[in-house]
Parts: sequence; C-alpha cells; structure tokens
Amino acid sequence: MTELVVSNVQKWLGGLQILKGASFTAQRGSIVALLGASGSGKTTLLRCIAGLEQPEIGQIVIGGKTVLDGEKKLALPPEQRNIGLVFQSYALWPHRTVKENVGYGLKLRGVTQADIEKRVQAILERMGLGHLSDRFPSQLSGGQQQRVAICRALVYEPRVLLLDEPLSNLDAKLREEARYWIRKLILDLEICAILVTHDQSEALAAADNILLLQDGRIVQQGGPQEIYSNPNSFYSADFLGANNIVKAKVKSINGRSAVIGGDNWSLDGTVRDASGVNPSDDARAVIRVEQISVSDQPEAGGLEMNLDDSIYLGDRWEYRLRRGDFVAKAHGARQLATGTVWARIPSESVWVFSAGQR
Ligand SMILES: Nc1ncnc2c1ncn2[C@@H]1O[C@H](COP(=O)(O)OP(=O)(O)OP(=O)(O)O)[C@@H](O)[C@H]1O
Repeated sequence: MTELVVSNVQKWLGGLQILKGASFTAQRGSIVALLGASGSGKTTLLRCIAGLEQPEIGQIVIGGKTVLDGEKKLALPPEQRNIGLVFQSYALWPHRTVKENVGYGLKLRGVTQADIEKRVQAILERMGLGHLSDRFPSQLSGGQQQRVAICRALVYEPRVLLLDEPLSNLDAKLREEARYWIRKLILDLEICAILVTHDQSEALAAADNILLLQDGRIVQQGGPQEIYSNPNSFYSADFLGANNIVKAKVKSINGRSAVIGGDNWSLDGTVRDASGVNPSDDARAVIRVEQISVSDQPEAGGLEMNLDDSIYLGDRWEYRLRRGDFVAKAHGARQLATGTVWARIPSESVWVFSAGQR
C-alpha cells in the first residue's frame, strides 16, 4: 500500500532552485533511501516531506491525506502530517529523562498521563531500553541515545518515519548493526521509512528502493541490486561501488560494443551512455574493482599488465596494475610478485561513457 506520494516537488532557497521536480512513491513496510553527493538536495527533500520547508511547486500525500499542494498554497505543519522525525544529532533534551524525552510530544498533544506512560513504556521495551527509562541522555551510550531518538519518533505511531543520516554518529560496528535492526523494525511495524544517507553501503544494505539525487533531481531509482549493477549514467556508476575510472579514446563502435584504448593498450567495453559515443571521442570507462581478476600465469584473453605492488588489506590483497596510461586496482586472495600479470576484464563490465557526461 502506498503511504507517501511525492509529485514534482520544486524548492528554491536563497534565490537558487535546490529541488528541480522530485517525484517518487513509497510503500508501507519498505525503506526508501535518498542517496547522493553532498549538496544534491537529500536533506531539503526530506525537510519538504516533514513540513520543515515549504516547496513552491508540487504535491505531497501522506497516508492518503494531501499535506502539501503548491498550487493551492496548502502546507500542513509537521505535527499534522503523521510523520516521525529522527535527526543526525538525535536532538534529545539533556535535562529530561529517557521516558520524558519520548513522552513529551504526546503531552503537548494532550494525551492523558496514563496513556503516555503506557505508550512510552511499550516502545522503550520494544527497543530494549525499558530498564533505562529514568536515565538522562548523558548517562547513555551513543547507540542508546540513537534508539531513544527513534522511540521518540515512533511513539506517535507515524505512517512515515523520516531519518536524516541517523547512523552517522555511530562507530563502524554499531552502524552495521543499526542498519540491520532499523530495517527489521520498519518491516515489523509495517510503516514506511525515508532514509537520507550519503553512505552507499548503508543505502544498499538497508533500503528496498534507492533514489539517487544529483543537483536537485532524482537521476535514477531502483532496488539496490538494480542500481548497483545497471547504472544509467556516469554519475550513478561512479557513485556506487569501488571503481576504476579510466580515461580513454573510443577506437571503434559496433552497436553497444566499443573498443577503447590509450597509450599501448585497448579494451573491449559496453556503451552505457544513453546519448551514445562515437569513434575517436574522448571517453571515460567505469570498471568495478571486483570485476578485474588477476593471474600471474598467462591467460587467453587476459590483458598483460605490470603489477606495481600488492598491498595487504587483511581480508584480501589489493593489486596496483599499470599498462601505459591505464592504471587500475583489483583484489585477490593472495600476494602476487611484482612484474608481469594478466588481467581479465569482461567487456560487459567495462562501462563506457562520453567524457563530457556529468
Ligand atoms: N537555507 C538555504 N539557503 C540557501 N541554500 C541552501 C539552504 N539550505 C540548503 N541550501 C543549498 O541547497 C543545496 C542542497 O542542500 P541539502 O542540505 O539538501 O543537500 P544534501 O544532499 O542533504 O547534502 P549533505 O549530504 O551535505 O547534507 C546545497 O547546495 C545547499 O548549499
């Protein structure tokens, strides 16, 4: 069931158009990640959904209720939108206990004390915080504070939970755990969550659907696997994954197959630029690091390269490869001696874009 509909949202700030027509829908029991480079408009879009910014153009419908209509000059305040909000900083009140932090908004809305206590205790128990209800935020770890912030948003029983970089203040281990339990929580509660993040692994692991933003536009949307393996632009290809970016000349084109090359090397690739590329164009190829396999034995179809160095990364080795002006990284399970090696790079993994595409 569709919980959130965002249609053609456009927003100007300080005389600049920050959002240039964002449209998407989000379903109950799913997580949508807003992913994109710094300044691409993720937070502004989230704030528009929350009612903290008023877009000049567009419509937003939450749970079947229109909360924004630019044309009709309708803009409901945040408290009438049936949303929960969690900020990066958690924004807990330092002089209120955990249960006061979680229940305060209900008190402002005139909910009876008995009902507040029941609802607050229920959500704290659910998040494993029941025993901490009388503590102050300063007496909690970062991870516990983050859970309290999420409890405070969930206690309203919102239809849509809006999360602005909620994991960025946690250390790497806690962050990985939090991705997992936040996802489970949203699915269990059967609500819908919008997650702003600049961290691709967070979006890939937690979201059902990823919206990739660039300069105030949603330039690609899809499931994590789709967006990772089927990018529609250089920006999308480059934004996700660990990549080799290769500058080259287009030597020949045959349909979507291309031969690219440079100083003393050439590679078969696949054109992924929607506008196409032409022979002798300047091109950029994106090759995911995991798509290159390296052998110290001659391999049919392998590109002979020089291994400049093998670097130990703990769980694997990183190879630094070079041939003329083609420089690349690859991974493997064991250390290889420097010198001549053979790199196998499938042509469907050499994604060719025009050098001019942004
Ligand atoms: N109040 C404002 N006045 C003018 N420009 C603003 C204002 N708020 C944000 N911007 C600009 O809007 C653009 C989008 O900002 P936004 O915070 O939405 O991006 P973001 O994708 O969330 O970035 P980040 O990942 O760095 O938080 C930026 O260029 C920013 O400078």
